[in-house]
Amino acid sequence: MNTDERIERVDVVVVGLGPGGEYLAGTLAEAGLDVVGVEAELVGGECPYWGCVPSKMMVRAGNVLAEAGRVAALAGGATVAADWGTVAGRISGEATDDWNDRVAADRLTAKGVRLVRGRGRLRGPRQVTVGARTFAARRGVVLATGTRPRTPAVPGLAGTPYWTNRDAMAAKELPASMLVLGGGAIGVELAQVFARFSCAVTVVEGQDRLLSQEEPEAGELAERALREDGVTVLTAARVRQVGHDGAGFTVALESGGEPLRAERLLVATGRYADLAALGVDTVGLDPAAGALETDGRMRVAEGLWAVGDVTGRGAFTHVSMYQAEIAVRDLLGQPGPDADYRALPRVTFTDPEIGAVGLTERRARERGLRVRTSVVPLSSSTRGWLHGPGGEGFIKLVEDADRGVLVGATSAGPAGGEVLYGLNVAVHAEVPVARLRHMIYTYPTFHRAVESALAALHAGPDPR
Ligand SMILES: Cc1cc2nc3c(=O)[nH]c(=O)nc-3n(C[C@H](O)[C@H](O)[C@H](O)COP(=O)(O)OP(=O)(O)OC[C@H]3O[C@@H](n4cnc5c(N)ncnc54)[C@H](O)[C@@H]3O)c2cc1C
Ligand SMILES: NC(=O)c1ccc[n+]([C@@H]2O[C@H](COP(=O)([O-])OP(=O)(O)OC[C@H]3O[C@@H](n4cnc5c(N)ncnc54)[C@H](O)[C@@H]3O)[C@@H](O)[C@H]2O)c1
Repeated sequence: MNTDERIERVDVVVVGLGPGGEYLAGTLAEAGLDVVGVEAELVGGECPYWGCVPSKMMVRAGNVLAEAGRVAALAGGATVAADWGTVAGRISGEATDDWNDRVAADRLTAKGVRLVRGRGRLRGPRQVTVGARTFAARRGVVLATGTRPRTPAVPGLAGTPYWTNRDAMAAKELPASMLVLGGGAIGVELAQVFARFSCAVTVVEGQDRLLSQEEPEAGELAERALREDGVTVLTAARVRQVGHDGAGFTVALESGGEPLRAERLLVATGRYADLAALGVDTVGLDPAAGALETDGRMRVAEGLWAVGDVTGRGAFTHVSMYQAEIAVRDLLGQPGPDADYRALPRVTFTDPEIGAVGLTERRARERGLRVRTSVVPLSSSTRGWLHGPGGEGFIKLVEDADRGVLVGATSAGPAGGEVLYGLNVAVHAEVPVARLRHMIYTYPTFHRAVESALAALHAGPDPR
């Protein structure tokens, strides 16, 4: 048989069916294209099975416990018996269908997508192999393959039964003690939840603060909140050696002292895209690059698009979906704006929540902007004060003083992620600060603190 005869011709091949790929494949199929969707694991990807959804179910459970703990100060008394089994049951039953993607797969194929189970790999321009099958895509190939946990090169770590986010999300029981390597989004969210369920947690972060990509005030607040929940936080801490003796882990730090000990070790030190496994070299791209660089329409090369974590523009479900929408338009030849990341929002779902959009003060200065900033605590607002325990937070604004618009903001507090919305609009639409200052802000909301922060912007020192 001629090799060419085995090639299956389609309009589009989507490799990876996480939030971005699933949306994109389904939308293109509904538009009438012949679409093959390739998935190596579960249709839906990391977010619904091992990421956002189960972790936010955990966060919700931890927050309820914390609120119950605040009853004494506000409303009398409450007796609570925390039970991880309830959380684990909700995750396996309601969220993940016991890590079964039948419903998601059926939903996708009902839209007309041909689902091919297996690991896809590029085989030159517009071609993808999956096992023994080869697909040739007339319009092109979309890579939406996400990322995997990055394991740091710490002596002794490889070969130990350390946890990644996947083990944590599937945990039917919590260990009595846990070391968390990495104080980024995963590390702080899970450390707080586990501590609230009586696990003795220590976070080991290499940088000098938690959430090091965000404003320093955000890291300081996260650290205070974690400590209040009983978490031990070690920053600027370098791990020299990891050991496991069958029963538990030891972690020796470069700074010396007794090794840290715990039943479990969670590695949450960032993620990477495995471009070599995708065969990007067959289309002339560098497999060692950390991410696939795209243009504003999500094109990587002729006949090749990429969306989601693999593009390195922010590992968030909303970025993946946003990019997927743009790629859909481009593949269908429809007009619309290019990708614009100026107002990229993100929320770390600790209690208090830490929302941020656009540039931090440091990044704005690195870009050479003349910057004006202000920070106001939520406690200075009526709502922050009357909320009482659990009401800590702040608003920080970063203004491009020459243009008189916000280029970044942080909103931390009990509803920090929701308050962020208004700031997101302001940064995205470049609403002049002068107009924002003369808006009416509802009393007594948390977001009224934005009004105070705007007033403080111009009361402070001259921009520099
Ligand atoms: C613990 C945790 C909590 C998170 N919380 C949040 C949150 O609250 N909010 C938020 O916005 N984001 C959150 N994220 C990030 C979010 O999960 C990701 O940004 C999102 O899932 C990325 O979507 P994606 O479309 O890039 O693909 P992914 O969800 O990464 O899925 C990619 C898919 O491609 C498949 N695949 C990979 N290679 C191949 C191949 N060669 N062939 C076939 N299939 C392949 C994989 O099996 C996977 O199903 C969290 C992540 C984690 C780990
Ligand atoms: N709420 C959310 O939106 C949410 C929640 C969880 C995860 N996520 C996404 O998932 C991605 C991955 O999360 P993550 O927490 O693994 O990564 P991250 O990049 O957010 O944080 C990793 C942290 O580990 C630290 N680190 C790296 N190597 C280390 C070492 N050897 N020792 C000690 N510390 C070390 C880094 O300094 C960093 O603070 C995030 O970037 C985020 O985009 C989002």
